[in-house]
Amino acid sequence: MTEKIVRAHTNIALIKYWGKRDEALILPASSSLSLTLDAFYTDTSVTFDNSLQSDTFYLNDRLQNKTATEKVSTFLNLFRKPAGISSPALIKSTNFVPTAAGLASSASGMAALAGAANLACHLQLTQRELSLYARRGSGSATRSIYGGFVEWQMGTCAADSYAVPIDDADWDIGMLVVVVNSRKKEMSSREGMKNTVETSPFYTGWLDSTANDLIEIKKAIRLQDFQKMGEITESNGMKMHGTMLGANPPLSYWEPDSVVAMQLVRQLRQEGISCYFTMDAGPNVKVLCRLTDSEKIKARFAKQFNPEQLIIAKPGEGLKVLTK
Ligand SMILES: O=C(O)C[C@@](O)(CF)CCOP(=O)(O)OP(=O)(O)O
Repeated sequence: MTEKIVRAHTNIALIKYWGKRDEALILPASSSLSLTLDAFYTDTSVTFDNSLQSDTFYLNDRLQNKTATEKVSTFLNLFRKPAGISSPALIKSTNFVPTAAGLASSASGMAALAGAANLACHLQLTQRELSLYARRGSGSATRSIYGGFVEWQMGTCAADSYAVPIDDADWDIGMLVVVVNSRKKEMSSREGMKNTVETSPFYTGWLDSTANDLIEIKKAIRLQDFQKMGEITESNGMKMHGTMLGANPPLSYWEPDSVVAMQLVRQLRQEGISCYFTMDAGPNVKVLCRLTDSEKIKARFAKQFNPEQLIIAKPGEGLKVLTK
């Protein structure tokens, strides 16, 4: 029997999701906008099998422990219930993303799992419904259903908080990902944003500011105004990190090489190369640039970083079914 594998690409937010208004339903406190990348993705298959004792989850060919499997089981139950299925499942997932290194591997992971569960349960969900389901796995996964630039609309309730495609980003857009380190980060995004929402005096200012950033960046994308889009991206990311510095205890994901990378971006801009940085819940730095400039920028970074730390990504596509 041909095994159906679902591929989902990770995405990097230009307007950040940082904070929930509902933890259980993973409803965000603000809307966000991201770029789906081609270079990082997760392939996942789900097969129901009554000969299994219980859900069996392999990640990168390694059998996962009870905690990780329970998280997947809970998510799968969202699909089993409407499908009237109670059988255990074999879940096989392969991450082509440095896992939990601030490269939002949960985005591609949960989106691919949603797609694979949809196939296994024969639910024939629409992309919008897939986005609603993926959100229940991880907020950033909401956006990986689509390619290019994608907006996750915060919505008013669980039924209308989903992503919509904005633009296919095929106008000389690229991203250089600088992997400062790919170790598992100490504080997950989920914990980091919860602590920030609950304790940072800067959080309300962030919410007012990011709503306006989203409006402005969509105008810039519509006009293909790369500089404006980059300026808003860099500013929005720094404001997110600013909220963390005001949390109790203060939180920072930055490492010395993160600052080296940011300084180099500023230097390149002074030299006339249009590029802007953004960071997530990890030390890695993502450089938004023209695709036609990406090799030149990578060469400059290669003077201070190892080549394997530097990955050029093009805009990626949305959820895709592969047949092995
Ligand atoms: O991607 C962004 O908008 C910004 C971040 O990457 C961090 F900078 C947040 C990702 O949060 P996620 O892992 O999706 O959290 P969950 O909903 O608690 O699983």
